[in-house]
This record gives sequence, C-alpha cells and structure tokens, in this order.
Amino acid sequence: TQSTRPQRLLSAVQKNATRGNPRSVVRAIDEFCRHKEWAMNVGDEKGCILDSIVSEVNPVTVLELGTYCGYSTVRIASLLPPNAKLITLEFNPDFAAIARQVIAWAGLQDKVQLVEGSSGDWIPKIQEQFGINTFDLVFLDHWKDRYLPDTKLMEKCGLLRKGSVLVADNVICPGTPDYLEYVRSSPCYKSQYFISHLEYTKAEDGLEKSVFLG
Ligand SMILES: CCCNc1ncnc2c1ncn2[C@@H]1O[C@H](/C=C/CNC(=O)c2cc(-c3ccc(F)cc3)cc(O)c2O)[C@H](C)[C@H]1O
Ligand SMILES: [Mg+2]
Repeated sequence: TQSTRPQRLLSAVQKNATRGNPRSVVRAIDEFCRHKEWAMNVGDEKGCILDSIVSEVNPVTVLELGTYCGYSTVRIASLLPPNAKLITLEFNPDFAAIARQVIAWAGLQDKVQLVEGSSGDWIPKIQEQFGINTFDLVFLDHWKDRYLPDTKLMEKCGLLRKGSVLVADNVICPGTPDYLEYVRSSPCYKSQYFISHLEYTKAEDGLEKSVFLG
C-alpha cells in the first residue's frame, strides 16, 4: 500500500537523524520538507523564533495543541529543563502514531506526554489527569478556527495564570483572524507579532506571542 507523507517524513528521520539527538531530528525533517515534500511543520525560520521565546520563558509546564508529526514537540521539548513536562494533544491516531516515533527517536519521550484526543475534550480534564494546575507556555498549531474557542476554554478551566505565554503559529497564513483580534484587543493579554515566513516558502507568516495578564 502507498505510504503517507507523515510515514515518509518518519522514514527520513530514521534514515538521516541520530537516535537521541533532537537537533538532528529537527534538521532531518527540515531537509525533507524543504527538498523532498513540503509539510506543515512550524519549520526552521519560525522555529528559531519559537526557540527564543521558549528559552526566555524557560517553562516547567507546556501544552501544545496539534502535534501533527511532532516537529515542534521535539523543538520545544529539547529546550526544557529536566523536571519540565510537555503535554501535546493530537486527535488523529495516524499522526499520533508517527509523532510518538519521532519523539522517541529524539529521545524525548520522558519529557513529553502525547495525548490522543481532541483539545475540546481534554483541556477540561488536564488538571485532574496530569496533576498540572496551570501552563507556563501554550503552543497553538491545530485547526486555525479552534485557537479562539480553545483559548477561552483554557481561561475558563483556570489553566492560565498571570504571566502564562501563548504562542500561536500561522496567524497570517492560513490566518487566525478571530483569535488575533481577541488577544490584541483584550485587556487580559499583552500581544506581540513576530513576522516571519510560511515554513519552507517566501510567503509571509508569523507567530503571535500573547502574555496572559490574569
Ligand atoms: C475540532 C478539533 C480541534 N481540536 C484538536 N485537538 C487535537 N488535535 C487537533 C485538533 N484540531 C486539529 N488537530 C490536529 O492538529 C494538526 C492540525 C494542524 C492544522 N495546521 C494547519 O492547517 C496549517 C496549515 C498550513 C498551510 C499554510 C499554507 C498552505 F497553502 C497550506 C497549509 C501551515 C501550517 O503551519 C499549519 O499549521 C493535525 C493535522 C490535526 O489532526
Ligand atoms: Mg502551523
């Protein structure tokens, strides 16, 4: 049977990256997506901006919405302190299966909890299931029309505390207009746009960093 693009991406990691070396996994995926088959990872250019924000926040608890193949999961987890935990939600079982193997190849399975399920179902259950009260950092990269409802859900569930940082991918392309309007106009957020390019292309895109003010 014909392989899928995520399966071919995983094969490229297993062929070209060194087990236990997250940077080589990130490099192998970027090479594959730049020269073989485009895929919707945050990519190397926006990835560097994400790295700088993660390093500045130095989070102990991280939530990622939309794992896909695990590229940003590996990028973020590789920068976390030893006691930190990253929970990543992915509701497509095929993508979850690929991402688990990418995360394992990077040797980061002890820092990452991949939860197979939808954000709407899981955001209300995280505190009881994982003993996490609030998140220091949230990376939003799932369906673009779900950024706003899920942000409001996180607020309602008390998962954000004064200083929690939201980083949203694709606020220009494909775009998340309702989310952008919300975080930029709400008195509860201090928002900042980091201009960049859509992964592996020359089109404009960027990340929006929004600090929750409580
Ligand atoms: C209702 C369930 C919600 N809750 C959910 N709960 C859990 N998991 C969820 C939920 N909703 C979705 N997911 C998962 O997250 C992933 C989805 C990721 C979506 N990402 C994009 O669509 C995108 C497009 C482009 C793009 C740009 C230009 C182009 F020309 C083409 C494409 C670029 C980019 O960087 C992009 O991130 C994964 C595929 C999907 O199974
Ligand atoms: Mg994205």
